[in-house]
Amino acid sequence: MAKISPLSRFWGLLKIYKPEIRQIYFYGVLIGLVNLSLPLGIQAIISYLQTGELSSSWVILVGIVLMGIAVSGTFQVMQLRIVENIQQNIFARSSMEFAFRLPRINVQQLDKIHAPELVNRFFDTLTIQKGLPKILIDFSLASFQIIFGMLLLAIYSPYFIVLGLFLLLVLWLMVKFTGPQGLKTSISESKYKYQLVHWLEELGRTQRSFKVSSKTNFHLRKADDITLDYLKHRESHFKVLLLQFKSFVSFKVLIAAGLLILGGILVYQQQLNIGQFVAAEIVIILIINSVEKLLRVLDSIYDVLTAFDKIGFVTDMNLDQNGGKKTVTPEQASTIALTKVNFSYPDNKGKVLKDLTLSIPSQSRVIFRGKSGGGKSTLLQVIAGILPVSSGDILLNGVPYHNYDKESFNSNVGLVFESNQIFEGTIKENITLGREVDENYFKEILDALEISDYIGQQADGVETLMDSGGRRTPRSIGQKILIARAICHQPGLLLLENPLQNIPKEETHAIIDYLTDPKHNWTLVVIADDDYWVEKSTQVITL
Ligand SMILES: Nc1ncnc2c1ncn2[C@@H]1O[C@H](COP(=O)(O)OP(=O)(O)OP(=O)(O)O)[C@@H](O)[C@H]1O
Repeated sequence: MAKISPLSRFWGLLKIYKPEIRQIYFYGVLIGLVNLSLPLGIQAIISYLQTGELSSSWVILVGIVLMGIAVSGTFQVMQLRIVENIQQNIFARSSMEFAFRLPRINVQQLDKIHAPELVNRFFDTLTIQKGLPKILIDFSLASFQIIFGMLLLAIYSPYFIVLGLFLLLVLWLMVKFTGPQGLKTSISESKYKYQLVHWLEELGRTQRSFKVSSKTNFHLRKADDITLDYLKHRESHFKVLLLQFKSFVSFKVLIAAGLLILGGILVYQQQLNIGQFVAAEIVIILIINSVEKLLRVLDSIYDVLTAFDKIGFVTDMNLDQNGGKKTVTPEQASTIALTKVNFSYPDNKGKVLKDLTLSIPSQSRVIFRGKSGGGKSTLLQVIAGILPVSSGDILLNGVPYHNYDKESFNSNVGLVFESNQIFEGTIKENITLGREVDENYFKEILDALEISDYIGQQADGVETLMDSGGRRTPRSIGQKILIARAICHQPGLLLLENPLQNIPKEETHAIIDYLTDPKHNWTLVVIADDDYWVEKSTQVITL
């Protein structure tokens, strides 16, 4: 897929907020116009003062100037409200987008990426939030101010038009030639920022290991290396900013010199009176300030474009394809058939599954055994529909996997992986994942897995909070909660990877008896080495 440029992403976002942005610009134009009342009013006031009279017209003029300032302020408040709405909306949109996408990202895309690290990119939403008012308000305000200022000056003398156009050309050329480089350096700077955060997170995760071996300073050296890379790239970015700043300073001098000299000549030649000259000076100061504002906004533009690039990395990841329309009847026992299935990991040349043909009848109890690295876990993930086969056929109840509606297919599967899948939430949330579970059945599985007593001892029962990874929960309880999660919706296909590893031996028989009980409709596939599993199984497949 072609990479989308950060600028296109930015335009894409602006499109969503077209009506709001139109309003912001409308107010921007009004503010630009109203702001001209200041120099024009002052010009008129000076003219009145020069006549030596303190007439009521003078009072009216002063009133108009003050009103101009107040009205322009009111418009700015309106702009702020609109931008705030956009900012809030961007945050909500981004949080939903991340929450929607994360579980659906194709696992092969995540093969070499630590998914929690990916989530760090969410913080770039805040960069976009913060940068947006600057870009939408300050940038537009400054641009309108420059344009209107130039137009007003043009009324005083057509020479100002030529000067104005020339200066705009210089400004445009400067941005055109330094802009892309600024974006490039900003993106590489941020790459190392994320690398550093990732390393610090890894340090946090494995804190105890580093605590006992902190003498090697390995953790510091690694952080130092990344920091040095970051600083190197930040320096390159700063150099671009500096170049732009220097060019802008020259530009400012150029504007000031051009406008002042031209103004002076025009007064000298009596084409401008002194009131007009003062007004022109005020407009010139406004223009110079606006140019300064544009310069400051440029840095925010880089930040925002870089943020789009970072977030785009997540939002561009392929999601699971929602294959077909066929649905799986809930609680339907599943028959699985594999014919000449091959599977290899993207950067692993050898085939993990080679021409594998096997059949798993409905309601059977199948055990996968075999040497380490034999492909048991891979096969389980293929059967779960998580890993797509490279070639061959895989059927559920006689229908190819890809013909199923993904959501319906997934809702029929119960899974336990070896990796720790406990998240921060209550025991109940960890078991049900928000699914409606029949109360009697829920109680039955807690009893069968022998976790009722543990839950009963907790102050908040099933509402007791578990921490991330279930750190403070006994490991056997954590594992039982994961088994409860896999069976609480009575799946038709139950896939378990070494589900009883942390459970005391004396408790495992009762759990195996329960899981293999013919009263359950599910087809059970287990990776296990325990002889009792084999005893209770209907089929053993060695890989
Ligand atoms: N994400 C991956 N990318 C590349 N190769 C992988 C990946 N996951 C597993 N492998 C490789 O595929 C082969 C099969 O691994 P798999 O985990 O399926 O075996 P296993 O029988 O479950 O092993 P174990 O009993 O040790 O868990 C191994 O050689 C492993 O190194």
